Amino acid sequence: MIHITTSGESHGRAMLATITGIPSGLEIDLDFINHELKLRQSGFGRGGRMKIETDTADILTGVINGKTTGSPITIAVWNKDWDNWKDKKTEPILTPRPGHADLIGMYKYGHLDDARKVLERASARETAARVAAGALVKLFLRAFKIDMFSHIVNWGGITPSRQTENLTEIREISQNSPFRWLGTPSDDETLTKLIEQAMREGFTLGGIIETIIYPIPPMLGSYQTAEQKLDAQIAASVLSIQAIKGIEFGLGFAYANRPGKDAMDAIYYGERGYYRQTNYAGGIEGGMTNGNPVVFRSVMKPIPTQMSPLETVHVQTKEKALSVKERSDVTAVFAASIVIESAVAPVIANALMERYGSDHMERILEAFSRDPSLQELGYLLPTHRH
Ligand SMILES: Cc1cc2nc3c(=O)[nH]c(=O)nc-3n(C[C@H](O)[C@H](O)[C@H](O)COP(=O)(O)O)c2cc1C
Ligand SMILES: C=C(O[C@@H]1CC(C(=O)O)=C[C@@H](OP(=O)(O)O)[C@H]1O)C(=O)O
Repeated sequence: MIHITTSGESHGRAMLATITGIPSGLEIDLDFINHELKLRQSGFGRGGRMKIETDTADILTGVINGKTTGSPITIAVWNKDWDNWKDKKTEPILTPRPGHADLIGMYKYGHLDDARKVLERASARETAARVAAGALVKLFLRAFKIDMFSHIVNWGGITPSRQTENLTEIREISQNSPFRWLGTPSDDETLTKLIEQAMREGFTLGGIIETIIYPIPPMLGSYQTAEQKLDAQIAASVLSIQAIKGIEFGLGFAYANRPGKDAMDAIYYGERGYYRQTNYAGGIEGGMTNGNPVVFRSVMKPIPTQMSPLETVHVQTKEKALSVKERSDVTAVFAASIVIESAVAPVIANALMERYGSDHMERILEAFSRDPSLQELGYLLPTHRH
């Protein structure tokens, strides 16, 4: 079972990820991992820090001659900003930011002298390590032709005016659109103006990201126990990301507006096995993938640090105060879309290994290619898929 632990402080030496449970024999494509790290730094609206860092993965353990050995893997993403911070005398932060971990973190860990000790770890800089690890797990998924891509369906309240059900098009915009959305040039301009206004006036923006996992084999996850339910596991991984506040699968909250007859995916059988004509369920029924694309949407709240500060309290004097102004992103919805994929990748990989084994790539691939139910359930085996 893959397990990822990250460590590191935002302005410390490095963000680290330790990954256990990756099978042996997985070929490491470092360019792919570094490309994912670059994407995580992208998107209009990021703050000054992104101009300092050029995140790359330094794989310290667990990989020999470009392949995993089955041993724990450690990846370091070195913080360039460390050079600027290591001898820096910083002012203590005593006016906690609403929406960040500052206030409760100060009390919980006894850091009433300075919220900096809280924010150093609460910071979403942590997601650099998570994305490095998640990209490595995506390489595992790629060996089974499982693909994952995201696009933004609401950014700061603006929804792109184009719509499509075409997965090839969505996959393509997720790779090439500078806003990772289906927006027209006019939508791009409206959003650019909004983000520029936010930068000028000191407010921040959130958004909604739709993630699609397809192709994905059926029968991943289980209805047997709460822990095995795949939708629950995906939700937990997504909600563990800084500033992500909600997730919905398939029709999601729109289920409430429909009678059951218009909310289930009727079952058919044809030459290629079972199939559906709709995907209201978002590809998961009874905690298991049903072979349809897994589709879920995650909402990101606006970034809590505001350049037009919010009302707060000075923790020592208990006087009214304004929240601290820290260098910060104005919006990071694009970056969050990459983080979401990284957080979910291990969930899918673990469900796959639960069914097909977990020690060695060749054996897992062999067990996978011999699974007779896959075809009957309408899933095309990787060699026949194109
Ligand atoms: C990619 C990414 C970048 C973020 N950048 C910032 C930032 O620059 N400033 C900030 O205050 N919060 C930022 N956040 C959000 C905070 O880290 C988060 O709101 C905070 O840790 C409190 O956690 P919560 O919102 O999950 O309750 C970012 C989140 C993500 C996913
Ligand atoms: C450093 C990253 O994000 C950071 C997330 C973050 C926060 O509070 O979450 C605060 C900012 O940190 P800094 O004070 O160094 O500018 C962001 O830049 C990153 O994504 O790599």
